Amino acid sequence: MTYALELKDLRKSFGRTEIIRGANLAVNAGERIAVIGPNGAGKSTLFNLISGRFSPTSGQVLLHGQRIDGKRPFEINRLGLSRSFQITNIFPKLSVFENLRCGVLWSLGYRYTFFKFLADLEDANERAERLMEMIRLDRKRDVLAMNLTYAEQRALEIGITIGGGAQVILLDEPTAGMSRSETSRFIELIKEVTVGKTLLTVEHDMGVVFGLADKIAVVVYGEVIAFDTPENVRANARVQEAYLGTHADAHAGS
Ligand SMILES: Nc1ncnc2c1ncn2[C@@H]1O[C@H](COP(=O)(O)OP(=O)(O)OP(=O)(O)O)[C@@H](O)[C@H]1O
Repeated sequence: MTYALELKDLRKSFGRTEIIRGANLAVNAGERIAVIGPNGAGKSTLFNLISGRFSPTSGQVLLHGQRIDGKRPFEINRLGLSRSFQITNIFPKLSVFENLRCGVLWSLGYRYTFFKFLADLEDANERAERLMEMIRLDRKRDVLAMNLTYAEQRALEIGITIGGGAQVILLDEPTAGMSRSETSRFIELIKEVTVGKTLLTVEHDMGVVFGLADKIAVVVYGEVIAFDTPENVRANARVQEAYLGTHADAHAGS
């Protein structure tokens, strides 16, 4: 069985400190995964290892069965894995449409001749139009990105991230900084635009986690201590003890 994404005994040390300590994870194609865990557990480091920002000290990362550990971010991107911030530095002075078109064109790569570029451009225009409808920014087509609301900018980011056609999408806290109502609308949007794709999010907001994820990966101290459905994770005694219990208490007290 080939997984969309697989981590095998992944380890990463910074200096003498081992931060990722033998992480294992096997994600089926089409699953939506939320990666949760206490501050400093290693969630961002895991994303950095998957997306190629860091090379692992040892272990493997496989994308559709192919090893990608040690490859550069743009190579991994070309192989079909896209991380939200990797290519989604929104261009503030470009319009919504132009931003999306840039995302699509970027993903096509520029090893092409000028004539190939022109042909691609038409293709890219169509894809950008479709994306714009999907992220519901078609009425803002010609608005400069800097004049969008924060939630709209995040939607634009998602549009650019999925614009390249990657099958595996990594999102870092997609709803951070949004209001409650923006958040619930945004979860629906993410669900819609990632249908059929494999999605991993790092998330702190439990509302988002339970609203979005088919499965939850709990990272504690550089290991994936649980990987299961939301119901089973919630009921898992080890998770309760290591994370959710204290997390819930912290929120109740705040
Ligand atoms: N480039 C680096 N050099 C040295 N230490 C690092 C580096 N990146 C991360 N770390 C350390 O690794 C540990 C895990 O950090 P990481 O950001 O992955 O945790 P996290 O689970 O994403 O935390 P948070 O939920 O607070 O974002 C931390 O102790 C951090 O200081």
